[in-house]
Amino acid sequence: MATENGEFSFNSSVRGRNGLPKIQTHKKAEDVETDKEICHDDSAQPVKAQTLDELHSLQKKKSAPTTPLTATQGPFAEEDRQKQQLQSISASLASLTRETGPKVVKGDPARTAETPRVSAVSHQQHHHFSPTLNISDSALKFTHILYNLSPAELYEQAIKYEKGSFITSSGALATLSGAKTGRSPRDKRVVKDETTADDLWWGKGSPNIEMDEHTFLVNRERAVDYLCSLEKVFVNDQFLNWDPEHRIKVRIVSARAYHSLFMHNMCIRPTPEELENFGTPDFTIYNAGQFPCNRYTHYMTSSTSIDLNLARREMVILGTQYAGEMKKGLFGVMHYLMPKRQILSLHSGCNMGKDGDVALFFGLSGTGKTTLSTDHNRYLIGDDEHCWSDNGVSNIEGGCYAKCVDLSREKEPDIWNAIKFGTVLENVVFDEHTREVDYSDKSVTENTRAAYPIEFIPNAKIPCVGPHPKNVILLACDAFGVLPPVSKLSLPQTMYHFISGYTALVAGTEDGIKEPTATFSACFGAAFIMLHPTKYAAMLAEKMQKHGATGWLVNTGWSGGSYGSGSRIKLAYTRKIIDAIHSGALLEANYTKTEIFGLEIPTEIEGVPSEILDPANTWSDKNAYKDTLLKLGGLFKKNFEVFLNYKIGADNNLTEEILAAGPNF
Ligand SMILES: Nc1ncnc2c1ncn2[C@@H]1O[C@H](COP(=O)(O)OP(=O)(O)OP(=O)(O)O)[C@@H](O)[C@H]1O
Ligand SMILES: O=C([O-])CC(=O)C(=O)O
Ligand SMILES: [Ca+2]
Ligand SMILES: [Mn+2]
Repeated sequence: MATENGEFSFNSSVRGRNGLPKIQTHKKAEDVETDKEICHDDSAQPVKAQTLDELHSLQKKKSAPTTPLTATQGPFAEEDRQKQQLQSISASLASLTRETGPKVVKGDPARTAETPRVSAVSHQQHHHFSPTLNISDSALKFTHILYNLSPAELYEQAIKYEKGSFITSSGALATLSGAKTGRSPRDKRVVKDETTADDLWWGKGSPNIEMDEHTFLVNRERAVDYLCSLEKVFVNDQFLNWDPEHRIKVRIVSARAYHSLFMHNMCIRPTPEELENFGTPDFTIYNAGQFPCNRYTHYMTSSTSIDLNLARREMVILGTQYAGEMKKGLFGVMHYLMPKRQILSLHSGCNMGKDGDVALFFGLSGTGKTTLSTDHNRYLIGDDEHCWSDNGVSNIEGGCYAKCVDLSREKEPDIWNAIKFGTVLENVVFDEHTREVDYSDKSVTENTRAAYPIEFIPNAKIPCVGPHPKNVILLACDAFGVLPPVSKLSLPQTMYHFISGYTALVAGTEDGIKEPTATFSACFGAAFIMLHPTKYAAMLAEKMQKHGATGWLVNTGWSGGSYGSGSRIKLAYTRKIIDAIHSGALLEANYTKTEIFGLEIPTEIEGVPSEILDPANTWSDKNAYKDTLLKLGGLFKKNFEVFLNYKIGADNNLTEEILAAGPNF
């Protein structure tokens, strides 16, 4: 209150001499009139509730029905639509032997006070048995469906019901993936039937371990029975591929809020309208990861099995809760479906400059796809999975999955800032009181991860599509320290290195690997491809040629010696190298050719010490360098032997050139 001389003070008119407000004991005349009997101590309106339950019911309002109903739809259209949706979910969860789906109802079983908006439905196939013959206890119970919940709802579910779920100081949801903290490639099986026997890549080097249809059904039944036995399951209906012409509808049924939030972040999130018209999914994942497979079942070699049935368009996960299995499982499906449509699927990151120049970043796990495609000066199209079609490039996913080990705000600011409310943080260690995450702590695993929606990166390009790539960057984390930090590749060299897919696998992402070892993984992602590597290589060659893209090999690994004696190339230098590729400056540089691998290396790059550009300079022991170079060259040659009898594309010359583009000695 302002006093006469303009100074501000507290209400002095009711203050006593000691400065404390006086208690008014006498009502003024006007108060007595409006206020009959009760003595009030507040001026605000009282809440319009008689009981606490009533009060709580005021807190939440019903979500608005999504799209307005059109005139042709009757008053019950919304209810019908919801019923159809539930019927479709019950059909997804149907036991194949009992031929019925569970009774499903929407909503959280813990909220008993809430009556479901749609009555329970179940799915029943037409069959000749009398229904009573099929009745079992499981057919009498309800399964609650938590359908496309929001991140806030999933946080609450996780924190209430899943041990190991916590909110970190930046608002992310920290969680544990259980005993498995990486993928289990040796437990990934694919049904071999008449079609896939011919279509897919089988045998030595292939990731596709065969299983028969019957065994798949045994595991499917096990997963479905497990999921239906639960009080509630999470269902996500989402999309893959930002190219609208080639979008795939996926349904993920899972038992954990962690899995549902992970997929919410990683797949493309439908708008409310798209969700209403979702219909039947093109592909379904049954994630029963908490429940093991039965080792007495044919083909099972551990308690984990990730089973893909392309004919049924289904995947079953038993015995691993590592969420990356779902992400990469769907990637495998895309590696089958897209090439059938002449679209190349790629294990690559992708970004675009201000002028529309697109770069692809290929590389195995931990080589820098996410780190280097997340670039403050460029638009991020995606960090891990893309398609290259006649329309250009499109991201398959709606989110990013970044490694967090040793993450720092200074080196990777955009990723650091993306770890906020909504982000799933897997297997990190944090302070029990402040909830500050210690990214250097590898107590749970090296393979700590953050999964966030792509729009958490400020310069994400939405929709995540772009024109044809100008640069194709092959990343290798060379633990031997003999590959140059950057080399310019001819088309046959690009193909040779693409098919070889060399890196030193960084610890942790695949279960059981504890320190870097040289690895060859065709197409920089043999664990995910479905067809023979030469099929993808031929498509890549054709597209690069047609659109005039330049290939580069970038070593994000060791310099000055092998793992143990040298050190990893500074991220700041790699970023400068990548900048020079994007700007076109590196195309103009002077080049010299290396021995053995015959790689073209630049003599100068702005911001990078010239002496590191040729690894021969950085090793103090020149003999050790030469020996190591020969050793790696030998490993490349040996690895390539299995491809010697294959033809790559229609052009015989290209095949010859590719074979000649490897190390020469
Ligand atoms: N010179 C460098 N270039 C790139 N990354 C580097 C470099 N030095 C260290 N790193 C670290 O290497 C890791 C690269 O991991 P990144 O998440 O980019 O892998 P990725 O290729 O996306 O693998 P995945 O397919 O498993 O997601 C990051 O932790 C990054 O900080
Ligand atoms: O799939 C995972 O667990 C992480 C990943 O991106 C890869 O390994 O390529
Ligand atoms: Ca990544
Ligand atoms: Mn990946």
